[in-house]
Amino acid sequence: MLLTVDGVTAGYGRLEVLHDISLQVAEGEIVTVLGPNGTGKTTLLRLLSGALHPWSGSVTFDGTTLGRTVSERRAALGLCQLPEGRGIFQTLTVGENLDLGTVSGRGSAEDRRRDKERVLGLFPELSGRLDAQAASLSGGQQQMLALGRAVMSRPRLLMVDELSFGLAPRVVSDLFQVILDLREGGVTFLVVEQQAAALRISDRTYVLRNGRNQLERASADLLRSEDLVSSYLRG
Ligand SMILES: Nc1ncnc2c1ncn2[C@@H]1O[C@H](COP(=O)(O)OP(=O)(O)OP(=O)(O)O)[C@@H](O)[C@H]1O
Repeated sequence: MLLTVDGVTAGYGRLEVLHDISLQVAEGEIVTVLGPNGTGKTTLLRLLSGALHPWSGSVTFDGTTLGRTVSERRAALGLCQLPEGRGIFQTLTVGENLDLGTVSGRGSAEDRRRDKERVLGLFPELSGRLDAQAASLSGGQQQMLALGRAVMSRPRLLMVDELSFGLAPRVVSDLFQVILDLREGGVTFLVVEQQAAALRISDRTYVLRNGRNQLERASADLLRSEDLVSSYLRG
């Protein structure tokens, strides 16, 4: 397994938000974590990226138990997160934002040049706007830039929080296609969503409810039982 979360309990102050959560992600998989508002999905990602630490249980990435490993070290190991709220620098250009993705990145200068070419190939809409200010991009283009920048840091497992939030269905489909292309290129994904759209591209899905594991299924099976999914997502 590339990522194993084993019986993790965690929260803020005295508030326990995640109760005995377990999940696994194999190399090359796209795994979705679905759950209604406030169920602890973002808290789980904070825990995986190192912003929060487990009270009990363990997180293992590629054989390394992470414990209190800081975010920068996790990113260097290849466990990366697309920042909440897209996290791009509005006043910098598209090209500058992409270059920043390599700051914590791995590989040689030549690798990074090739990564940038590959990212621009994935996002033709960005390649024509390298000198444009990030603030001038549409919401969908900003999400593409955030994804492109994350790819520049050569993730092995990329965690994505609410990729589809506030975007038109066509834009979401384009972004999902890029995720599928990146998976072909060897990136593993953990996609956290409040909506069932991500089931279309993922292999397996964990449903969380009130900070607990509720269900784990092949995404294709869940897609066939829409009633079940919508009953869980109502909260
Ligand atoms: N920094 C914080 N301090 C205290 N409590 C928090 C903090 N962040 C989140 N919580 C609480 O933890 C619980 C889970 O929140 P979390 O944001 O992880 O849920 P979520 O499933 O990601 O929901 P959403 O989809 O709305 O982001 C909520 O009850 C929330 O109020």
